[in-house]
Amino acid sequence: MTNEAAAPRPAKAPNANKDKVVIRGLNFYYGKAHALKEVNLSLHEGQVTSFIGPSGCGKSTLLRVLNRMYDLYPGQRAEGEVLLDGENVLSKDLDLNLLRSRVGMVFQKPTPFPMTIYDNIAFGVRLYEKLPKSEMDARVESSLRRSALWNEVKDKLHASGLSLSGGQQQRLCIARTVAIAPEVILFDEPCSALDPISTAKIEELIDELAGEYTIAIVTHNMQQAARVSHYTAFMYLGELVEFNETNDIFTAPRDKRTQDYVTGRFG
Ligand SMILES: Nc1ncnc2c1ncn2[C@@H]1O[C@H](COP(=O)(O)OP(=O)(O)OP(=O)(O)O)[C@@H](O)[C@H]1O
Repeated sequence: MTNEAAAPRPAKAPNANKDKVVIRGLNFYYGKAHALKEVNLSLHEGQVTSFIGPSGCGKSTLLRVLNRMYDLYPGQRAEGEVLLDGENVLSKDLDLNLLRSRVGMVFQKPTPFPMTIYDNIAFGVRLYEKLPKSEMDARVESSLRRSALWNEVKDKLHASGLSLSGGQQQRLCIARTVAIAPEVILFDEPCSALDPISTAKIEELIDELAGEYTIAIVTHNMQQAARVSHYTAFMYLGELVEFNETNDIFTAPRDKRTQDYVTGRFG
C-alpha cells in the first residue's frame, strides 16, 4: 500500500448539514492510561468522516465511545460530552439498547452469527420490533438489497451466514446493521480482512449509505479515506491533531504532523 492519497473527492455540500454528533472535551482512560485527550469534533449529518493516524493513536477507542461499547469493560471510562442530536450518550441514565439501535457498528473482521443468512438479519430486528412474517421478510430483503448482497443470496437465505465469503459476510454484517435503521453507522477498519474486489464493494456501499446515514470510519488506508470520506480527522497520541474536509487534509494540511503522515513520512 502506498501512502499517497488518491485524488480526493470534494466534500458534498460542506457545512450545509447539521451536526449529528458533537464531541466536546472528550477524555478516555483504560485504567490509568489516558488514551483520548480533550477531543473536540463534530460528525456532520449524512456525511462520511474518516479517522486516520498511526497505530495506537486512539481511533478505535474514539469509535467505541460513540456507542458506549467500552461500558462492557470494567476500568474503562470516558469523561466529557458526546451529544447525539443534543443528548449526551455518556450520561448514566441513557438507555443503552436504544443507543445501540441508533448507533450501529461494523467491525474489522466479519462477525456473522452462527445462524442462517435470514436470521442474521431478523435476530437484531426482533430485539427492537415485533414484525409479522411478511414484514420481516420485506425487512430482510430490503436490508440485503441496501447492502448489495441480495442478488447473491436470495436463493439461499436459509444457508448459514458462515458459508459466505469474507466479503459477503462483511456485507451481511452491514445488512444486519442497516436492518435496525440506525442513524449513525461506525465502521472500524471494515476492509482490512478483505480482498481488493470486496473492498471496492464495501467502499461503494459506504458511498451509497452516506446521505441517509451519518458515517464514521476508522481506516489505515489513506487512499480509502480519500475515496470514501467527506471529512477526515487525523489523530496522534490520543489527540485530535487536525479535522477538516478530506480534500484539505490531503492537499493542504495545516499541521506538520498531518502533512508527514499523509505523505508517508511516518506511521
Ligand atoms: N483494552 C485496552 N486496555 C489498555 N489499553 C488499551 C486497550 N485498548 C487500547 N489500549 C491503548 O489505547 C491506545 C489507543 O488504542 P486504539 O486501539 O484506540 O488505537 P488505534 O488508533 O485504533 O490503533 P490501531 O490503528 O492499531 O487499531 C493505545 O495506546 C492502546 O495501547
